[in-house]
This record gives sequence, C-alpha cells and structure tokens, in this order.
Amino acid sequence: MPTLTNFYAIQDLSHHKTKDDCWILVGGKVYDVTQYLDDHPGGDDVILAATGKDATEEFEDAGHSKSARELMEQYCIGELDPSSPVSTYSEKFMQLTKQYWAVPVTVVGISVVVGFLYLRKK
Ligand code: HEM
Repeated sequence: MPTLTNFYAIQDLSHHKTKDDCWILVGGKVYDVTQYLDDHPGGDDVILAATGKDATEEFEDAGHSKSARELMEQYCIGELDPSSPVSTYSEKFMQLTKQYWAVPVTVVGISVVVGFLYLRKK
C-alpha cells in the first residue's frame, strides 16, 4: 500500500520560521504550529527560536505533559527525510562519530597492547 507520509528535508524548515508560517522538527516529525503559536502556554518566542533546526532537545527539556504530546499530533504534517543531509555541527559530529568510532578505539587498543609489551620487556 502506498504511504501518504510527506517527507521534508531539513532545509525546507528554514523557509518556515516566521509567526505567519512556522514549522518545527521534533522527534523526526515535522509540525506546522502556525495556528498554535498564540495558544502555546510556553509562549510563541520559545517555539520561534527553535525553528529551522531539530527542536527535540528544547521540546524535551521543557518537560511536556502527555496531553501536550497528544495535542501536538494534530499539527504533524510529515517526517524528516532520512536521506536529507544533516545541517548542524553537533549533528554532523554525531554522524561522523557513529561512522568512524572504530578508528579511535583501534588506536587506543593498539597503544595499550604496545605499552603492555614494552613494560613486560623491561
Ligand atoms: C506542537 C508543538 C507543541 C505543543 C502542542 C506544546 C504544548 C505545550 C503545553 C500544553 C504546555 C503546558 C505544559 C504541558 O502541558 O506540558 C507547554 C509548555 C511549554 N512548552 Fe510547549 N508545546 C509545543 C512545542 C514546544 C517547543 C518546540 C518548545 C521549545 C522550543 C516548547 C517549550 C515549552 C516551554 C518552555 C513550556 C513551559 C512553559 C512554562 O511552564 O512556563 N514547546 N507546551
């Protein structure tokens, strides 16, 4: 069955950062919260400050209730395209770390073995 999910690239979010057109990215999902900005108990400024990037951390830090999480689902318009390139430095760093974690682990491992052999020889 074909899926009806809309996929957005992280760059798409940067075109929706205003009070009249506001999208946020939380937990891999994209939400159009334009209509909700004025009603948000935490104010519109916190949401506007979290646009154009992954706002999951800010959202979780605010300790949103279960009802807040249920409420937000009605504003969901799609998901982040998993193949879209990541933009922030921390995301890039995390991606590289996941990809190349074996390199520092191997270097440390070899150093430990060489150090051990060297000390035994003494
Ligand atoms: C559709 C998205 C969102 C919905 C439906 C939503 C809903 C709510 C609700 C209902 C509350 C009241 C407390 C609670 O029930 O948890 C709240 C508080 C709050 N929200 Fe959100 N929120 C959304 C997005 C965000 C985002 C993206 C941020 C941060 C960037 C944020 C920051 C806050 C903060 C800081 C409070 C605390 C306000 C206070 O206690 O003074 N919210 N939100």
